[in-house]
Amino acid sequence: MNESISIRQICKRFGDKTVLHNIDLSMKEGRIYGFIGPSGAGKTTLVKMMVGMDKPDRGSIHVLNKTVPNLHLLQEIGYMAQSDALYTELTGKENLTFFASLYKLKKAEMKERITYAANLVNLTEQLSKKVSAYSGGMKRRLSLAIALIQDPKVLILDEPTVGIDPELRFSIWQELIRLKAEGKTIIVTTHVMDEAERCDYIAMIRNGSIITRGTPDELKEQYNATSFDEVFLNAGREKQ
Ligand SMILES: Nc1ncnc2c1ncn2[C@@H]1O[C@H](COP(=O)(O)OP(=O)(O)OP(=O)(O)O)[C@@H](O)[C@H]1O
Repeated sequence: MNESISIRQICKRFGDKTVLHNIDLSMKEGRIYGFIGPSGAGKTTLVKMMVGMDKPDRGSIHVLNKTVPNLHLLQEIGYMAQSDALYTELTGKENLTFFASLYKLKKAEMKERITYAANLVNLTEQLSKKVSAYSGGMKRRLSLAIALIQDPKVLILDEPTVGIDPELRFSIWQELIRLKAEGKTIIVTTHVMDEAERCDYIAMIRNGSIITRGTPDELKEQYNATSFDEVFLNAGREKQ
């Protein structure tokens, strides 16, 4: 499997606070990577750098063999931020059409992608409603549909299932697993431990450092834990 993302010695400070400290990580296509860690650990800062929205003070990031930031990479990276960046005075469909029009998609392909993405997040029936009338969960689902709209090779999803009911969360995970089988690289930040277990590889981040990493089974063994909640608690305790 090819390496699709390479993070080398990333450091970042905000004022006098070190938010990321010497992060090294290599990710391959066809896998789901989970970044887990307590609030404020640095997960969002790290994924923003992978998208090119923030700059490290030191170190480098390569995505699909290109140095980040790179305008061409926008076509290849689907990013779902933690806060929804939607046009609330437009309908769901108008939002999807707008974001789809930013990418190199032919008209028929664009229509197909909008149908696929809306269906995936169960919003097909609500597409003609203005986003201002959407619930919080519906907005999250629309943001996820937008992240997928251009059929990107790399998907970076910052807490994608917050506010999404268990049934839909399950079907979204089914789809993420199908997408990884197509060769996509998927990165998910999460606080939900059963989601962490569905990832192929976990990086546990605390106070800006990766405190441990491995497959869910490796981590359970390493921390002598039966559940992932236990791994999380034991790994945290060890580092205090
Ligand atoms: N633009 C900024 N200016 C100053 N400090 C910032 C900025 N962005 C993030 N931080 C700080 O960096 C640290 C890491 O934040 P980050 O959002 O990356 O954490 P996180 O792990 O994603 O947390 P959560 O799970 O709550 O989303 C926090 O202490 C936060 O306050």
